[in-house]
Amino acid sequence: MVVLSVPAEVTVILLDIEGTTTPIAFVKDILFPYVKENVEEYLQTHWEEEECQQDVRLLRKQAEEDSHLDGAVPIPAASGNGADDPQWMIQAVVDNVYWQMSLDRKTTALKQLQGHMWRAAFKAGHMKAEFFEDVVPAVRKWREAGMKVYVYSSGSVEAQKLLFGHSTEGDILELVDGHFDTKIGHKVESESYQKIASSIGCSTNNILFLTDVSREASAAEEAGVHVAVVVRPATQG
Ligand SMILES: CSCCC(=O)C(=O)COP(=O)(O)O
Ligand SMILES: [Mg+2]
Repeated sequence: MVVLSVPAEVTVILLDIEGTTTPIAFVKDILFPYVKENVEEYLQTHWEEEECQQDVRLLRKQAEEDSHLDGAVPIPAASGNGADDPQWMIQAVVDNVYWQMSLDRKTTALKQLQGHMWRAAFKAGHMKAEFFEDVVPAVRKWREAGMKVYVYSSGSVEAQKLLFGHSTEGDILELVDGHFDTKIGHKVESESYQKIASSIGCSTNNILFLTDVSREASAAEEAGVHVAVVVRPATQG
């Protein structure tokens, strides 16, 4: 067990999820395969719904931005070239999602669709999020010491709330003061941490960010945030 020393000026703990609060294996072996196995059926079932169409629009916009990338999979505009055929469009979206997931991309568009897909599985009780056993005790201690606890993950805010609300530790959502995702900026960009600080209403040096990814730690540090790089046992990955 490692004792984390928290600098005196820190009033906010900012937590990454995958590899920090939650085993990478849960994300890679349960959450992501669920999306790959169910994305086509999900699109077939929900295609006519506004939320699904919003997800498709965001994925299409992302696909346009990605068009210069090697192997990028386009999503045609909703008219012309046979694209009005839903089956043709659904296949393009499925192929795009598979391509993005093969690269473990953290785009807002992909994360939004994934979150919407996980919602049904969590709410039906088919999935429970795993948390490392030290997470809940540590969060409780920080809160008892008067600190605020926020989450910053590439997973959408909606998905984060699903994980904390449906976990092996029960519903632990009330332990979190707020959530940030890539809508505020990417985790490897230092401005994201400045924006988080101003959204919380504190200085960057009042925040301690815990993450397993050194590029994220460097970006946070560049913004003046305190960082702790979390190392989890390889078996819990
Ligand atoms: C609600 S987190 C689901 C996992 C996920 O989609 C992800 O990309 C994890 O990213 P993190 O920034 O938590 O490492
Ligand atoms: Mg992580």
